[in-house]
Amino acid sequence: MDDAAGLASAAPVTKERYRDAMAAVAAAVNVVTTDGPGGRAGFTATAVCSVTDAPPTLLVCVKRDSSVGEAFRANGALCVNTLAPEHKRLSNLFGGRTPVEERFAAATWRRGPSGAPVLDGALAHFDCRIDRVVDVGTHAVLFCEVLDIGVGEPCEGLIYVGRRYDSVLACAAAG
Ligand SMILES: NC(=O)c1ccc[n+]([C@@H]2O[C@H](COP(=O)([O-])OP(=O)(O)OC[C@H]3O[C@@H](n4cnc5c(N)ncnc54)[C@H](O)[C@@H]3O)[C@@H](O)[C@H]2O)c1
Ligand SMILES: Cc1cc2c(cc1C)N(C[C@H](O)[C@H](O)[C@H](O)COP(=O)(O)O)c1[nH]c(=O)[nH]c(=O)c1N2
Repeated sequence: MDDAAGLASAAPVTKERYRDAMAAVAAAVNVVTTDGPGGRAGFTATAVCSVTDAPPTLLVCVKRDSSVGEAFRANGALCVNTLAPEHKRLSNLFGGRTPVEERFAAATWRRGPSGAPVLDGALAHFDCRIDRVVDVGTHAVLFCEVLDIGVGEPCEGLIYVGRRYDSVLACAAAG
């Protein structure tokens, strides 16, 4: 039966149905890092998206009640490290309840211009200044101006789809 607006009535969009549908959407896997006065922190994120290329801007969504959120706000800087298939274990470490030192001990890092850790061997990295934070429901959306970019050697990217990891060809054009 159609409602007054002419739209077919549908089952309510519950959190569970929303998550089930989102589970069907493939996403690149990133470890997002920060360092500075608020301390070193990092977490695994699939909620990362390019916003505009002028000025180069991306967004990252972070759960507001996560242990890491405050460090990002305090430091005002972050690096999005896009993972290759060999980083599956790293993704699980940064996505679980692992202490921060144990997360970082599992890989080699250097410091980007923003001060945030840059992952050796990442498919690509985007070093950023956090320009704006917008709270939406359970998450904070961090709008980030990209200060520095690196494109790595790996030609395959790590993706997360159907609640599991997979890999995809991802030879990025160096610029
Ligand atoms: N955006 C996010 O915060 C996000 C994204 C992916 C996974 N995760 C977390 O990783 C764990 C494993 O995830 P899963 O994919 O195996 O199973 P799941 O059923 O928890 O999630 C299915 C999909 O729903 C989306 N999603 C999950 N939690 C969300 C949240 N709090 N806010 C917005 N979107 C969300 C993601 O696209 C995810 O891949 C869960 O604890 C999940 O909360 C969080
Ligand atoms: C594949 C995958 C993808 C995501 C996540 C997990 C995994 C396994 N997590 C969850 C996030 O990484 C987790 O909560 C961190 O451990 C940070 O929180 P704590 O430090 O544990 O509180 C997550 N969290 C978030 O806020 N935004 C996101 O986009 C994602 N994406």
